[in-house]
Amino acid sequence: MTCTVRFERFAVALSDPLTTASATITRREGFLVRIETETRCGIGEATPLDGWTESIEDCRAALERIEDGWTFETCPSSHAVDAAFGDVLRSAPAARHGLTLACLDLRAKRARQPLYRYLGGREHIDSVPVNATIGDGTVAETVTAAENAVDRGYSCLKCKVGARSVTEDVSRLRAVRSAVGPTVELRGDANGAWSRKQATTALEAFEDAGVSYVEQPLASTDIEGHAILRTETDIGVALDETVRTTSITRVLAARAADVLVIKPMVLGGVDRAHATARLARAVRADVTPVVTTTIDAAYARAGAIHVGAAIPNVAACGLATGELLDTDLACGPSVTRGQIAVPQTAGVGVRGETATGNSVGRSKATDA
Ligand SMILES: O=C(O)CCC(=O)c1ccccc1C(=O)O
Ligand SMILES: [Mg+2]
Repeated sequence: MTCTVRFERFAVALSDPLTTASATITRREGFLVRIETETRCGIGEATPLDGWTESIEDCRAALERIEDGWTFETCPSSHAVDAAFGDVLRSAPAARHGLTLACLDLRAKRARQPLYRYLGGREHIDSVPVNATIGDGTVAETVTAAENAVDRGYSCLKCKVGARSVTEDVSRLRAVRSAVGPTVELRGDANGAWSRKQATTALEAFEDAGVSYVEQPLASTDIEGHAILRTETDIGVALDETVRTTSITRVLAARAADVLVIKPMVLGGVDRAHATARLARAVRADVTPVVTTTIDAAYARAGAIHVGAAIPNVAACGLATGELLDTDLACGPSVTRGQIAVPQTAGVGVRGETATGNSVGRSKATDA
């Protein structure tokens, strides 16, 4: 038996920059990871994001070390990958994500199951509910984006906040609420921008705009602050950045979150993302897992959709990020009436060609 691993660099562009309180994202670069046996090919995607994962250079270095040290004769399990390359992958979550997604794609194909079933999803799931992702902007820009999303069928909107003053953010969300009516779910994401005092002011004012929860109002390390904030208003607190650096058990024990944001690319793989969501549900039934991407290309988005599909009755997830891209590696699952389709073919279920027209992984492409 032979089994090989290869990777190729890619870049995709956003159609409009996505501005948050912590960054503006204009393009995404990463690596497609391809694992091949005599009979099958598995594809994964490693798309690092500054501030969230290792750098693109460190991701490449990790993947190169794995390519050099690869001695598997059959496609390894994620456990075997960790046993062989744990030291390389510990500080390279995006590389681990790409590599283990390729392994899982291949293994799920071999088992003739869509990935979410292979991960342990018990029942057939056609689609997962999703939120539209709305970046920072003026009141008028935010309202236009919100109205467009509702026109396209979304019933849950997540607006980036924290990039301008609390007063302006309050005006933005109030204006969105009056534009979209009472039934649309509104979420905010401050990406850690606020002080405790600003967060209290913001959440109190968001109450009459009917905001359901705010992601990461405070700095990622301020677990106690989030726990206090939860008791001050009826608005939920979601932790995202905190989940990157703090063990889930600690977050749960501190009662610091109503919602946990699960990003497979940041947690180091769909297997870990799924395990994290399951653990959260098992320990605290009242904590809601929400799966999101880091604005990834089609393979990692599909991987994240499978994680969402493997969680029973999952809440609306931040998986509708394909529409933020101008170019992509393949045609990803589509969104209809606020639901994203779950691929049902064996494996990750993305078929197609790279944006450059090369058959995915056919050759080790030169750098973008
Ligand atoms: O959750 C979503 O709607 C999309 C994902 C998203 O907002 C995001 C994308 C890249 C980096 C960080 C974040 C975030 O949730 O903070
Ligand atoms: Mg967030």
